[in-house]
This record gives sequence, structure tokens and C-alpha cells, in this order.
Amino acid sequence: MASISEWYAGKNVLITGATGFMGKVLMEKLLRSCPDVKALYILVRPKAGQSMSERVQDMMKCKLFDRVREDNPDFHQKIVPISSELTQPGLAISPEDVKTLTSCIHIVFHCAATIRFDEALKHALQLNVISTQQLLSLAQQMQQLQAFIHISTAYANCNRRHIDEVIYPPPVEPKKLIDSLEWMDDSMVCDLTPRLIGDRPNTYTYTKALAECVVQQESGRLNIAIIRPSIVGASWQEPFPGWIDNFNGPSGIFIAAGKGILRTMRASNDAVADLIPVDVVINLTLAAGWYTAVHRPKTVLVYNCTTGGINPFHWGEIEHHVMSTFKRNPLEQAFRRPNANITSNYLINQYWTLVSHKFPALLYDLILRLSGQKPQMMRIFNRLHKAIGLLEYFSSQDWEWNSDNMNMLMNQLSAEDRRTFNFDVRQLNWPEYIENYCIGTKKYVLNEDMSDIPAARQHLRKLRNIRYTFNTLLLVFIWRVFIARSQMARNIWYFVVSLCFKFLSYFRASSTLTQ
Ligand SMILES: CCCCCCCCCCCCCCCCCC(=O)SCCNC(=O)CCNC(=O)[C@H](O)C(C)(C)COP(=O)(O)OP(=O)(O)OC[C@H]1O[C@@H](n2cnc3c(N)ncnc32)[C@H](O)[C@@H]1OP(=O)(O)O
Ligand SMILES: NC(=O)C1=CN([C@@H]2O[C@H](COP(=O)(O)OP(=O)(O)OC[C@H]3O[C@@H](n4cnc5c(N)ncnc54)[C@H](OP(=O)(O)O)[C@@H]3O)[C@@H](O)[C@H]2O)C=CC1
Repeated sequence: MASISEWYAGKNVLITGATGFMGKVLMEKLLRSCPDVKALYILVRPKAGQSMSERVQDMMKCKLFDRVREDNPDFHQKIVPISSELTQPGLAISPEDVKTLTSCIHIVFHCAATIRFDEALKHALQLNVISTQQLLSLAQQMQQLQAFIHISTAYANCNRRHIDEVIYPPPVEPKKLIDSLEWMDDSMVCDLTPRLIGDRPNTYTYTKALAECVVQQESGRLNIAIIRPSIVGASWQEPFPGWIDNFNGPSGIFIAAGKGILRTMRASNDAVADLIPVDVVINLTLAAGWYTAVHRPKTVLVYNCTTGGINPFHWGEIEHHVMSTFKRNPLEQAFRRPNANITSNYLINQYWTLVSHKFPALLYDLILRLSGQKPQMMRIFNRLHKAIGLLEYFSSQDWEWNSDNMNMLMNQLSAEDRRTFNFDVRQLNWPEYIENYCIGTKKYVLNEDMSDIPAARQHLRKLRNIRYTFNTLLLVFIWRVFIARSQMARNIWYFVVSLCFKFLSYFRASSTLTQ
């Protein structure tokens, strides 16, 4: 049987969400490991004042593509951008482009989605559900289509503790919801949202569950697979360790902790941190594409792409390794020395939020105000608290995912494919991975140079000296205000000091006797 790379040779691939984190890694891997792939058609919209072509050109200059560029400097010739806005009718694809796509595409990877946890329900529904439906309709017209791979999330059914590789009944019939929301104004939808999402934490997981149902309903004439990754993190091995380009999920938390901004967060030390490296997800996705096209399973196969059941690691361990990495490889211009702690206790977390977040922020803003600058720290902390509030649900509990299909797929691969498209997370060394992940946030998200580490260390030493000076001044202040002014406080203070002195004298005397 042909290897995975051989199967992709000569194929035209359609990718949605190609400008996103996973989409880019998917393109890179296809171009590097399947060099004979015919063309990658990518649906892209203009954004933030940049045209579609400007965005694609910028994207191809990205460091992620360095290895591909080395192998084939003309790799951009294989990329065919198609203008598309997924929230528009017909995905806003021109009739000529529809004609091209329906005649030539062999496989579709649907990665596009809104992954914001605070997305308005109407927009999340439009992008995650309705555009999936529209893309499936387009796929039905593709004459040469062999497989359609839908990227979902392992948390689509996070209202369950144990999650099998099946499509669960939807919380509501998607079509009915789409019809109902159509006539409602935004404020009505906003009021109804908590009732609709029920025991799910946000509109993201809710609409991703509905999208799976739509995929199943439309699966009639198509060969479909669903990939459900858990928390997608930096790359493990490919194209190089630690590739990450956004603040989503744990990345923003790691950065905030490394900058010394985040000091406390509610998370369970013992809960499994189900991170999955992005290259693992992409290798599994490409292998699933091949398997779906070649073996044509009778039903929609769902692949839970998780690590917890195979090679578990816990949030407490993550905290330890993140802190130790950032102490050895500090981020530039840290606000304070990195020292974050997680706790599952609500009151303890509230206490430390007040003492370690709000108080320093107020103090810093006061200094900025006094020096004629604009206060900014409280604003940063308010945003951080909002983000943490949305993530806590996922860091305070754990889930069990069945990953039989991932194992089955691994067993279907030849030894060579298993090496080229490695998704065997049993080999993942977590401490090393977390170290590379943190360094990746420094290098690729914050664009900091590793050669500046000595200066960053020097800055941390300066912060330590400021802290010692501050603590000493605080002690003197407390002494002046509370002790020196009250006779009773003074008496208590002298009593405590004399007790300590007596204890020390006794200790010294007894240790001299024993010599
Ligand atoms: C040591 C500690 C150990 C800790 C252990 C505990 C860790 C727990 C982590 C748990 C993670 C669980 C994730 C669960 C994922 C489920 C998996 C998925 O399916 S889905 C995948 C997961 N999905 C998600 O993760 C989505 C979650 N995110 C959201 O929903 C939203 O971003 C938001 C509501 C949090 C903030 O909204 P909003 O306030 O409107 O802010 P915007 O977003 O609009 O960003 C504005 C600008 O700020 C920038 N920036 C952002 N963060 C940071 C930062 N930390 N710093 C600096 N900058 C930051 C940002 O780049 C942007 O810049 P620009 O582009 O303007 O230049
Ligand atoms: N990251 C994670 O931890 C996890 C992600 N997933 C799933 O993986 C998939 C990819 O996620 P990820 O790469 O992290 O997400 P990103 O937010 O990085 O990328 C989202 C992509 O969707 C595109 N998109 C969004 N809205 C539109 C629109 N209206 N029209 C056209 N394109 C649009 C974006 O394009 P543009 O650049 O123009 O905005 C971007 O390319 C999603 O389906 C997500 O649910 C699942 C589990 C975990």
C-alpha cells in the first residue's frame, strides 16, 4: 500500500483556517513531508487593512516555513489563495473559484473556527456551525473528493466526565436553533445564551458540539472524520521544538507568569493537564485524511487526540516546570520576579489576587501617575483576570477520553509513516516539552532574543533588590506607625524580642554543653 506521502502526491488539498495556528502547521507539514502534493487551496479573507494576497505573502515569510523554504524555495507556487469570508452566504467564494474547487479538490481540512470563549452566540453559531454546513454543501459538489476532515475539540462534550469517540446527541437540533436565532436581536440572544449553553462553560464548546452534529447529518455521501484535540500547545519536534505564535490557552498564562504578572490562579494541582503538541495533532490529522480516503470507513470516525489517558501530566507539575524554566531563561522587562502558584482554594486565591495582583498594580499605577505617565497595570490585570476566569473551568477538573481510534490508526501505519507522522505521545518527555514550550513563547510570541538573557537576569536581580528594599521600608513603616506609637504594642514587641533572645541564648548554651 502507498505510504501517506505517496498518497498525498498529486492531490489538491483545500484548507480553511490556514492563517490560524493549526492551519499554518498543517500547511508546513504537508509541504515538507508530502513534497509531491499538487496544490494547497486556502480560504483566506482580507483582515486588519491587509488584502488576502498581502496576508498570504506575509504568512509565507514566517519562520515556521524556514525548513520548507530550504527544501524548496518556490514552495509558494503550490499555495493557491481563494478569497472567502466564511460568515457570508456561499462562504463569499466567487463562482469561478467554486468551479475550480468543485472540479479539482481531493481532500478538505476544515480548521477555521472562532475559538474565543466569550464569543457572542450568534457569531459562534454562524462561524462554527453554519459555515461548516455551507462548506459541507460545497464539498458535496466536489467531483473528486475523497475525504473531509473536520477539526473539532475534545471539549465539545465537556459536560461529560468520560468522553468516547462517538458523536453525542446535540444539546439542541442545530437547524431549530439557527431558525430561532435568526429573528432574535442581539440582546435577546445574549439573555438566552446561559439557558441554551446549559452545563457547558461557553459558546465555543456549545457550537463545536453542534458542528459535530451537522457534520454527521451531512455525512451521507461524504467520507468524513472528526479530529478532537484537547489543549493544543507548542510543537514538540516539528518543524522545530517550541513553535507557538499566539496567546491562546495556556500560552498567555505561561507568559503572564514568566513576566511576573500572574502570581496566583485557580487550578487543581492534581488535575490532568491535557496538553497536546500541535505537531502531534497535525500528524494525526494528515494520517486520518489518508486513512479516511483509502479505507473509506462506513461511519464517521472520531479521533480523540489527547494525552491524559496515555501519558498524563498534571497542572501542579506544569506550574513547577514553567516557573523553573522562566527562572533560568527569564523574559525581558519582567514586572516582578516569576513566582506563580496555583491553588484550588477559592479564598486563598482571592487573598493572593488582592495581595499579589491588585495591590502591586495599584502601587505601580500610582507611581506612573506621580511621574506624569498613563496608568496601565490595573487595566492589564483586569484583562488577565477575565482570561483566567474563562480558563479556570478547564484547569480545575479533569476528563477521561477514550483514544482507541488514535491507537487503531497508529497500528495501521507502516514503520516509516509512524516516524514521519509521529503521534505517539507515549514518547513525550513532559519536562523537556514544557521547557521548549516556554522558550518558544519567548522566541516566537514575544520575539525576544536568547542573547538578551543575561540582561533579563540582571533585571530580575534589580527587581529582587527593589523587593528587599521595599520589604525593609515596609517593616520600618509598620514599626513607626503601630509599634512606636502604642505602649502596649511596644511591650508586646519587647516581649517577643526578649523571648527570641532567651531562646537563642538557651540554644547556644545547650549546644556548647553537648560539644
Ligand atoms: C505557571 C502557571 C501554570 C498555570 C497552569 C494553569 C493553566 C491553565 C490553562 C488552561 C487552558 C485551558 C484551555 C482550554 C482549551 C480548550 C481547547 C479548545 O478547544 S480552544 C482553544 C483555546 N481557545 C482559547 O484559548 C481562547 C481563549 N481566549 C479568549 O477567549 C480571549 O482571548 C479572551 C476572552 C481571553 C480575551 O479577550 P480580549 O480581552 O478581547 O483580548 P484579545 O483576545 O482580543 O487579545 C487582545 C490583544 O492582547 C493580546 N493578548 C492576549 N492575551 C495576552 C497575554 N496573556 N499577554 C499579552 N498579550 C495578550 C492578543 O494577542 C491581542 O493582541 P493584538 O492581536 O490585538 O495585537
Ligand atoms: N488551539 C487550540 O487549543 C484548539 C483548537 N481546536 C480547533 O482547531 C481549529 C483551529 O484552531 P486554531 O488554529 O487554534 O485557531 P486560530 O484562531 O488560530 O485560527 C482560526 C482560523 O479560522 C479563520 N477564520 C475565523 N473566522 C473566519 C471567517 N469569518 N472567515 C474566514 N476564516 C475565518 C481564521 O482566519 P483569520 O486569520 O482571517 O482570522 C484562522 O485562520 C479550530 O477548529 C479549533 O476549534 C481544537 C482544540 C484546541
